[in-house]
Amino acid sequence: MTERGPFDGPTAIDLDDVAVSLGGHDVLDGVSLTIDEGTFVGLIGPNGAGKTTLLRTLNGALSPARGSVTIAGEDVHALSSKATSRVVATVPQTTKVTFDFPVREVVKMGRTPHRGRFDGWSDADERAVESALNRTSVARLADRPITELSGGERQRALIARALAQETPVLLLDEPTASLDINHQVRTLELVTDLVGDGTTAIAAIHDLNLAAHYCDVLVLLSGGRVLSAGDPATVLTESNLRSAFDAEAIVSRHPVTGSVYVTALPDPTTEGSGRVHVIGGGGTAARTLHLLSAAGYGLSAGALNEGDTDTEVARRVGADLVTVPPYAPVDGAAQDAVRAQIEDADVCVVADVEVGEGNLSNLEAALSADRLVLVEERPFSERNYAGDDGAAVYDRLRERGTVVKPSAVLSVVGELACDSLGERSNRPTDGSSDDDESKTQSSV
Ligand SMILES: Nc1ncnc2c1ncn2[C@@H]1O[C@H](COP(=O)(O)OP(=O)(O)OP(=O)(O)O)[C@@H](O)[C@H]1O
Repeated sequence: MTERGPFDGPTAIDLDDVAVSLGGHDVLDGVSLTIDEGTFVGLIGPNGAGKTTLLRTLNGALSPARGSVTIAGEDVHALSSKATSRVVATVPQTTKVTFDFPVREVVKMGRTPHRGRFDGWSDADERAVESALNRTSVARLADRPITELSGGERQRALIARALAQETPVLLLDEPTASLDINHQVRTLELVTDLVGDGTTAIAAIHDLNLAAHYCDVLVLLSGGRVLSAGDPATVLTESNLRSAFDAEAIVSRHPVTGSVYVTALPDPTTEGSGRVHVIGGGGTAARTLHLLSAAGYGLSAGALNEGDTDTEVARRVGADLVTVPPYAPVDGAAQDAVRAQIEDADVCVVADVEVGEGNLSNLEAALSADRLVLVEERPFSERNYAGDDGAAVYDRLRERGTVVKPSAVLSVVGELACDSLGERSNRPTDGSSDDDESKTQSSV
């Protein structure tokens, strides 16, 4: 799906310059989209952007003040509601129900558009209902009144009703909102399967990372207009997120799934001045680099491998960088350069890194430099060490520096900067002294 985009395959849905007004307000304006058959579209955007309104316009519940909506070649707003229900099924945002029918009866309602007034219950109806109950894992709840189910179970029952409708187009308004993580994934996998079979699915999804992982294309709505439409990498850019959500975020790739991955950043609470050197790798320093940069600190980073996520982030925030080729260890020259950068900084932050061969010389440089060192550690984080040397260097670093939670690093840098900038040291250089200063290790 794209805004009048060049997609192959038959068009399932066409919106042409759609405008919708509610209560005298223009809620959607100038929405033009072409959605191909068998596409999983994620509707994203801030609260009030118009996602629900767009879904309700697509299923014919709302009529546009201007423009048209065509599904499978038919103008939705010219069809009877029964005819529309044979083409579009909707899973609503609110799962509140006022009737206390058993789940199976609710799911059976999905067959109504396919049945004439005097038609009996057919084998096809039965198969559709059983399949929908099974695919949404609500078969075991089939005889319970829907009002007695939890919010998540009820949501799955309503998804089952929509599946039983067997329509070529499926609209879902926040389908994962009340679901636990297991059922979130199962529901989106199910939608993906349906899409694989040719269904066109459009889902309003608040979780940008779930949307990026599962949807073929995303449509970003902001203020009732399409701000961006296309594949997740095109739509989920830092600048689009800033425009639509007024939020600072890092956009990277998830290390395991490879999907576009958004990390929202809090507003910087400190006004930084001074310089910070950051040791990271594998994306462990991305958040800290962004936060420190947004707070106004001068940054250096490294040594990092070219191609590493942290290298990209460090470049983006304008940090001075020492890099080595991909997968190469940090050689003597790079270690000297890192040492010089640390000496040039007021504080050195060691991200929650693996203490592997690649990072050992960076940590040694931090250990030997005459600078404040903050060691980021998540509570209960487990670390792999490159042999006994790695463990020993890391232990000395923890002892020599200050251990902080990653979430606290910005405020601690701020405090240290206020207290200590200019003093340029809280530690002896060899980390071996046992005077009071050497016991500054603390947890924040
Ligand atoms: N019946 C109505 N009368 C007047 N304004 C309405 C009506 N329904 C919705 N709106 C307004 O339309 C805008 C879009 O609402 P909509 O529910 O489509 O947004 P949304 O993107 O789905 O939001 P959310 O993420 O919070 O669910 C909002 O500003 C909302 O207040």
